[in-house]
Amino acid sequence: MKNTPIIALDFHSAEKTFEFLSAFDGDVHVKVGMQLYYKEGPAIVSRLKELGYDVFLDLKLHDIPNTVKSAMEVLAGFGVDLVNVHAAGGKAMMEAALEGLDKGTPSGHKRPALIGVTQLTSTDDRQVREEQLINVALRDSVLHYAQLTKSAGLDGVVCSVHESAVIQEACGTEFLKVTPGIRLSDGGVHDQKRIATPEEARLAGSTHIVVGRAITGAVDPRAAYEEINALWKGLV
Ligand SMILES: O=C(O)c1cc(=O)[nH]c(=O)n1[C@@H]1O[C@H](COP(=O)(O)O)[C@@H](O)[C@H]1O
Repeated sequence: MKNTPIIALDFHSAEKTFEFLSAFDGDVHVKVGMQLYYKEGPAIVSRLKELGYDVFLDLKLHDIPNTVKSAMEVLAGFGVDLVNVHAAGGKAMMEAALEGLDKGTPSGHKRPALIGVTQLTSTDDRQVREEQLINVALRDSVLHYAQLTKSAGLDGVVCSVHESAVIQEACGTEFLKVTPGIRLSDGGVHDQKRIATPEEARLAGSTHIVVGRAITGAVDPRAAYEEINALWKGLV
């Protein structure tokens, strides 16, 4: 799996998506989230794979173990590179997700990597305390979910850049730290709470960055991508 920035294709149609991608060669890593998947279904995923894109299918499954296992068995057949579940679904659910993926991956193919979402990057300390009634700091809650995810045998987590270093220390460099909430220093925050720049992500030990609006909302998305990629790789 490439470690170039993962572009979040948060568009409402295949038409908009391919219009956007026409400015790029096929050598980028893309994310299909709920909006695009619910609109276009598995066909959009197959099309992107046929065109050679690395695909993160971000559906954040969270249900009883049996349901998640069956759903993952289906998703494994799509040939995507990366899928996710909510770590809050628990260890048994994450183990079931992995079992489903193993079962559904066609023989001779590589199983998609599986990561657990810890605390969404739109969450802050107050929400953890007052809405989730979790009596530890957000950072400790994220670390706890990362360790739970690792103990279930998953390949890594989704977290913010602010937790990448502590997760690297606890779970190792191989454990994926996929970090959304990426903004350029002069960019808008939108609905995100735990944001960071591409350089901060690199220095903190993130293994991947996920970038949506800083690229898709830019006047020149290709130039924004190149700038973010260069900052992420430490080339500027
Ligand atoms: O799993 C994700 O990709 C995800 C997890 C998370 O904690 N925060 C988060 O923003 N995301 C996704 O990452 C993308 C971020 O988009 P921007 O805020 O526009 O860069 C969106 O597609 C979100 O669905």
